[in-house]
Amino acid sequence: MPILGPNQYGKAENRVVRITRDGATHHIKDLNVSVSLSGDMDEVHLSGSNANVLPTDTTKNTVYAFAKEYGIDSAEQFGIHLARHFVTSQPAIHRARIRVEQYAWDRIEHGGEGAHSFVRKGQETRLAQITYDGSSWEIVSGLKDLTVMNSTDSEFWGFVKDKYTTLPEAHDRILATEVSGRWRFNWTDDEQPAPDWEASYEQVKKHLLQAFAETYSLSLQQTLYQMGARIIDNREEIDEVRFSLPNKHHFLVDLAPFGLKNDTADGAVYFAADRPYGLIEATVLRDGREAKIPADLTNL
Ligand SMILES: O=c1[nH]c(=O)c2[nH]c(=O)[nH]c2[nH]1
Repeated sequence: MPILGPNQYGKAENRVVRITRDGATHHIKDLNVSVSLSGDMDEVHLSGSNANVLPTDTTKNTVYAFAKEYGIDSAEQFGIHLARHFVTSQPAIHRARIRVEQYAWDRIEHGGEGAHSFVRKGQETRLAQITYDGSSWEIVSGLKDLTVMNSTDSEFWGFVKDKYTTLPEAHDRILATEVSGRWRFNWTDDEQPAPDWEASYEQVKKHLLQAFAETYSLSLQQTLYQMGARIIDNREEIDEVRFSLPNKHHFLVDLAPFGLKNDTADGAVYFAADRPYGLIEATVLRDGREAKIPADLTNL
């Protein structure tokens, strides 16, 4: 009979976000936690007996419950706590390996109220497309992978409800997106002075971030329009802005089965879902100008 070699199991990539509130100043801990356990697991492989198997689903629940109950001081401390728990509470588990990725966030500087707006470190990829037909230029600049989050000041309610609607109305939710945007310059003619491309890029990015941070959002669509409008209003060199904004959903984890209350108050724990995601896309134009940026940004 072939021999079973080294083996391990667990739930990988548990995306856990914890928001603590210090008055109007919020703090984020954003982790990707992978649990891998090993021990007396011959039977489950050889005969299919699950008698020694703590479900991977339970390991996931433990990650979220520990985040709620004990908080997240550091990736190391959180991982130590989890690993110790699995090894000491389960006789069949002799080794636990916890891997943690931690995503860092900077605050978005803006003039509005509160401190609950963040931009993920690592930041964006800048884009440019230049087209010239021998007489006329079309310059479209942009960015992708600029991840931002508001940990409050976002609601979504009053929407259509049909027999398939289950989404509860939200009066305080996380709003997070990975901004993909393109903007078209009205400079087309070599005879005219060209914009300062570097300064323009920095200013567009600043305006879209500040609009994201300062908009009290009733929908991501409303936030998108505000971001575009802020650019059109402040940057005369730009006539058109298009955004493609995935709604990076964060769901409050149901911790009631473990006797833990988890609401949006201080210390809320969220499951950061990666898919499916809402995808909100629109163009914002200077009055009287035409939309030229393709609807599908990947074709740009
Ligand atoms: O901001 C949002 N816009 C939507 O159109 C939508 N639809 C949905 O399920 N959640 C949200 N959120």
